Amino acid sequence: MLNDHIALPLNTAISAILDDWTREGWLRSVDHAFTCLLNEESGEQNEIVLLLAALTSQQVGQGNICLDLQQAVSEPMVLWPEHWAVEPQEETLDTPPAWLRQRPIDELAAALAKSTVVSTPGQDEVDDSRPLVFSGNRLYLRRYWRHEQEVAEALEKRLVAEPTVAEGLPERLAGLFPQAQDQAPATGPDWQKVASALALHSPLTIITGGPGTGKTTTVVRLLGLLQARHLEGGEDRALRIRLAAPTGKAAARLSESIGGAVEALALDRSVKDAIPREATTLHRLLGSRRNSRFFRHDRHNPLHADVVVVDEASMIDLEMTAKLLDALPSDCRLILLGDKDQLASVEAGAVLGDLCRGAEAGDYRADTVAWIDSACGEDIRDFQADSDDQAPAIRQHTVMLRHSHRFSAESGIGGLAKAINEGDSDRSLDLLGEADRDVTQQTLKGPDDTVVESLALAGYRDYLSLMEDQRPQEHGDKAPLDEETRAWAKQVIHAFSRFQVLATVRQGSLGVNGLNERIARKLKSAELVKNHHGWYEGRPVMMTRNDYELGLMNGDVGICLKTRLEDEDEARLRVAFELPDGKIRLVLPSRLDGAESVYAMTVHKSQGSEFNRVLVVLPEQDNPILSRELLYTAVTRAREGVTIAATGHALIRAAVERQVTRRSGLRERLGL
Ligand SMILES: Nc1ncnc2c1ncn2[C@@H]1O[C@H](COP(=O)(O)OP(=O)(O)OP(=O)(O)O)[C@@H](O)[C@H]1O
Repeated sequence: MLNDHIALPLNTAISAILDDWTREGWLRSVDHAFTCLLNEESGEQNEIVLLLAALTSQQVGQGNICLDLQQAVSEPMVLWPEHWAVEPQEETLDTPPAWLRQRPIDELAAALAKSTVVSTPGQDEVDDSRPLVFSGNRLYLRRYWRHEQEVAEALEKRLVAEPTVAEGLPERLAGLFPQAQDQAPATGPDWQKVASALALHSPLTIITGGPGTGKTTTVVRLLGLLQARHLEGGEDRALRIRLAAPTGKAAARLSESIGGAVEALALDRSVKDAIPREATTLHRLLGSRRNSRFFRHDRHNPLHADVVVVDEASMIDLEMTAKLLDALPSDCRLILLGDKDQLASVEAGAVLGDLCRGAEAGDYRADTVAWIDSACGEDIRDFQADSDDQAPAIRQHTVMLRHSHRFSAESGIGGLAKAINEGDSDRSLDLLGEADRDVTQQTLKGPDDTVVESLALAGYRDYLSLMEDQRPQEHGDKAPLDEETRAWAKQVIHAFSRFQVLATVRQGSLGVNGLNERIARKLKSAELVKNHHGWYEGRPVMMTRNDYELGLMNGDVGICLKTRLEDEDEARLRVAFELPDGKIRLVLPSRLDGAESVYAMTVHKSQGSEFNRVLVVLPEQDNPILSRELLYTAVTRAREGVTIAATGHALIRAAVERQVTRRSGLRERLGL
């Protein structure tokens, strides 16, 4: 048993453990460096405090907001990737879980409570000189504790409701949401209508739902209603509505679907014209500044907006959520849209997932049920909590859309997505095994099975053929008109975006890097492209960083094309990107920093994008990254067809059965 009064010099026992854990890959070097700094700058010598600090930092690297001590001690293996599952043996190195298992939580808590590098809210002030915060058995890096606190406080301020039903509201909602226009279930509430009614009622609304459940359609109708009501109120200016999404791709997709939905609104032209068609990225909305994690807009310089809609909210990490909430004026409505079951952001925190976990149940209070009845006549009593005390306030602002208008829950992509989501591996495999479906499984003989390249070739042949067939003609010895070149480039980009290979890992022949190489070679040998390395016509690339000068964002995809502009004597290779406003930007390859081939992309990178068909390639061996959320996200990128290529059923089964939960204290703070 450790004695926390003994001040151990870091260069001996603790240092040895830190070195071992880092060498074994259990800590990142940044976690190691942070811990050493803690010792050097603050003089902290206690083994428990230092090693817990290292593990907390490591947990942030895993996407968690904090180290949950209770869980760390009682079920340490849950907190770390499975490759740490080495049972400690006498005289062998302690794994972090083994180290934790030997220490009762009281001992850990006592050491933290005494430490001068740890603040304990409730006991002392959280001050900026202490890098760690210990709260409710959770250990945080101070920055993340603050973000969590800011998010919880800002959300709580928004958990209020406007008390009255405006005159004529039921009729208006009925007008905007006529009886189901397609095969929507005749029974059960019209959740789209419920979502709009709730949103009209409060400054914060969260609308979650799987692909094609009508989130965008709902929000457009809601915006129409808000704007119409506002303009009729005799205001001298329209509501300032801003639309945003976490990535450029997601923003472009939102812009695309909003345009059509606004036109379809049964409202006056003046109202439609007062609804924006273009979405921007969250970074642009908040005004990102080069080399700074601060934004131009914050509480001191809030956004000029009355309504902010953020799509693909599952991709927003905790820090970004804090910044967004900080920049909103207090009277601005916030509407978050997203699919709670998708992968969380790469950065720490899964705010939408945290807020919406369990949202299926509804958990509405009696007054919410009554409000919905009076505002739109929908009966949500089946989703009422047993008592108001058990109904968290945030649930009164949350609606889950349940019916996919894109695909039915019984078949194909919809059925597979549902089975994966429910962790039902047998059903997932059954669906993949059935003939005549839009979802199929391809069993690979091994990691180098060439069927992968053949499937990719079949998917990519179209855009490469179109690139050749539709190439703009030169006019005599004159170049084609620039607008012809750009129109062609746009066609090629759109054709490319119909199919995508998705990989779950980067390394290995079934990882992104290996697949890019293999597919490029295959296309070259099929003479669809002229080269398979360097820059060549037909090469699709993805930006891996933001380039503000070029207006290109991390994740933007472009295609390398041979183009001759009007004032040029000969053709040059340029990479064509479609910007969010639909314009084509042509960029010389030498201007692009950090662009990678994108025949295959990671599932993480594909979030916010959709393709007609996807080929999902699983790695050769099971890997902790393979999870239900990952597979669900991959499968729901497809509109028409999915093939999952794997070396066996076991991998698919393992992925469906593994669930990822990010640790944070947000749910507890919000009474969830
Ligand atoms: N109530 C409805 N009745 C009939 N069709 C609908 C209804 N709501 C939405 N749709 C249609 O369903 C499709 C998907 O809707 P929408 O784009 O709003 O869903 P979404 O949840 O935003 O989808 P995703 O986020 O997956 O793109 C659209 O074609 C839309 O017109």
